[in-house]
Amino acid sequence: MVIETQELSFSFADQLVVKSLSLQVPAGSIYGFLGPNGAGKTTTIKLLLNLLNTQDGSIRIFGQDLQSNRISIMSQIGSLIEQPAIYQHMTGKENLINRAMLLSVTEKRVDEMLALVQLNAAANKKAGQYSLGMKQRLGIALALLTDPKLLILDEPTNGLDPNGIIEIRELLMRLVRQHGKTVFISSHLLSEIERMATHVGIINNGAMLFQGEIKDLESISQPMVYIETDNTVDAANLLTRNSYTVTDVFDTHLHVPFTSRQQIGEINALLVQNGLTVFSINKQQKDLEELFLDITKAN
Ligand SMILES: Nc1ncnc2c1ncn2[C@@H]1O[C@H](COP(=O)(O)OP(=O)(O)OP(=O)(O)O)[C@@H](O)[C@H]1O
Repeated sequence: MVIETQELSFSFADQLVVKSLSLQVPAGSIYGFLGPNGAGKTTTIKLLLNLLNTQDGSIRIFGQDLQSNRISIMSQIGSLIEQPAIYQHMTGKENLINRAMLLSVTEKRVDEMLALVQLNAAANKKAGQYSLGMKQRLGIALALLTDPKLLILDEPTNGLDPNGIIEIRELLMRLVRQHGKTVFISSHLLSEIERMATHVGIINNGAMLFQGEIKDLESISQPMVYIETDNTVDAANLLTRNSYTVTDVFDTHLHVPFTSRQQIGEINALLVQNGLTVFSINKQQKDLEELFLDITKAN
């Protein structure tokens, strides 16, 4: 595990905002850390970055205890928390060169980072004139200067337009697939990260509601066969007589729990052979956003 916390808890005065959190972030993953506003994501990230002191529980990063190995661990993490620290009056490239000098990183690396985040064409434009998405990419380039193994990003897609979100998504996927990084990214919108995350942790009120691979999150919601037919009552009776479970019957359509593609073909044949008209039949799965709302509401 690249990040592993055990029973991590944190309070601001008497408000417990992180509750016994046990994060498991595997190497090479894009871990989506999800929760509504105020769930405790930023506080958790500040604990991981040692910007807040751990009160209860423990944090291991790269297999080492954070408290006793702060400097070596932090030197291998790139982060973006809240707004990136960018000098607006300098160009994107000047911002990178300035930081590179402070960190004793070569100028060659600056050019590589500009290419990686696709800001070469805008390298000599003032950062103050960049779009929000360009600023976020510059922030990621700054975080990557030292070639860290782990990137921790707090809501980097917040406020971006759909194109900006796609650019960040493609960049992060490239970093993981081609450059072997691990990315920990928070968001309050599942839809913004579901297409890039390999793993997710969902928190609400500081406590973990779900953690696992994104495919396991999908499997929590039972997919349905949606059947649109001319007589849903007759169709439901026919299916029940043939040992299918019908979960919902509406005027225009009915639902049967999905088991296989083969089953869809069999249901279709059965209905048609018995004189019913099937207008459409397909597998439907709850959208992850609805699932996220269900999980957070239930808790
Ligand atoms: N410095 C602070 N002092 C007191 N309370 C704080 C402080 N920072 C955060 N909190 C409280 O801790 C709780 C968790 O906040 P946090 O910023 O970690 O949530 P978040 O999930 O990152 O939310 P958002 O998506 O809105 O950034 C909130 O109730 C917040 O008001």
